[in-house]
Amino acid sequence: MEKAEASGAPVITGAPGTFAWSVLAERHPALIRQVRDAFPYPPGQQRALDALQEETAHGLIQPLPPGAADGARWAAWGSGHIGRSWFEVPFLWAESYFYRRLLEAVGYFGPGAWQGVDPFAPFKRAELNGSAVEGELAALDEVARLPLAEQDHALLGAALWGNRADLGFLISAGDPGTAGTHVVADDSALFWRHLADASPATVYLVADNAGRELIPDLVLLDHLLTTGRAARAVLHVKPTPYYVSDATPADVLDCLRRMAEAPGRAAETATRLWSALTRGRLRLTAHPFSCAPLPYAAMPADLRTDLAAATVTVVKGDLNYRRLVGDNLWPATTPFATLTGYFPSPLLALRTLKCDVAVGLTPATLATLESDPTPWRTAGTHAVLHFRP
Ligand SMILES: O=P(O)(O)OC[C@H]1O[C@](O)(CO)[C@@H](O)[C@@H]1O
Repeated sequence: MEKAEASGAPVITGAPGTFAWSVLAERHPALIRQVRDAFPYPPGQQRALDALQEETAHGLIQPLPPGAADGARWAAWGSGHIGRSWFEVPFLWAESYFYRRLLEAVGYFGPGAWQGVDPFAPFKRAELNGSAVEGELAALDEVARLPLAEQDHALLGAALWGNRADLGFLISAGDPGTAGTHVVADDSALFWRHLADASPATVYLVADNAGRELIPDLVLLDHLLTTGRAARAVLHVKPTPYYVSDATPADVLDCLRRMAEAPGRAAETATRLWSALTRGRLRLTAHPFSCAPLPYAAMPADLRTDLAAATVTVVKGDLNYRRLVGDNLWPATTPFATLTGYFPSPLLALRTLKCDVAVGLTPATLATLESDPTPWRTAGTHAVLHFRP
């Protein structure tokens, strides 16, 4: 790890025992089994899932079938990787391509009856209907009674720590629950100052997971809109299911409905967000690049133009963070701003750490973390709020 880190080398899936290896060797097979058990898939889909299971464990990476609408794009992105072992390719590409192949196996892109059926929907639904969400929605009534600065702090914190609840991470790591949490870089004061100076702002939020993460994201956007810090907001989600629980437009609607069914503040928030959507004050969008196996530095011109209109873009989660800074083993003291200078708007990254990539730490913080036996890079117990003006 130390040697690779010094070089800023790309994360590769290879060596047994590394985090990237464990995702491919342990998390992906478990996920295929869970998806297979969650639906009465017909024999064709079952065979395709079994074949993917076998290929990821022992085989060579296969291309998408001829005729896949996005086949040419994935062939170009997979050039040099297709035909190799899953355990000798860049981690970001391998994970992203795995999810694309899983959607192919279950017939998500059709034609046929399973077209558009989200293979992760049962897991997302269970979470949305669970007691954790119920408690978190009820807590909004308490937050509403706090002074504004404390509401700001509580709601930004909820959006940050909501990122722990991604269902892919929970497959392999288990729920970190209320175990000790640590914010290891905190630029939130700079973010609030920037927003105050630029008000009324246009706030973009690039979402990560549905359910327990998306609800606090929606609540934060509502808070910025109702307190007048934001005049408009834009919510970017994924156009298709991805990385298990990543939010799609359907998940946004499910979250709004879940909030609307709850008593008190949660339902009021849902009503306001619904109205903001209908009036265009809140815009929901889903760009195909959100599901590309590429860093944000390679974003297409139309997305760059869109994001350039933001007063600030709030970028959520671990995968988005890897794509922001590049999925490389940078020295952890590399400044966040150095790696994200290309981004077309001011930027706030809210991320709980769930993989080896870490940047933007002070030498003192890094020394403290390295002296602790906790696997701070991957445990989901440590978080960063990085702001780049
Ligand atoms: O939902 P997030 O925060 O993007 O995390 C997605 C998962 O993908 C990874 O980035 C890599 O598997 C994990 O670290 C994380 O569990």
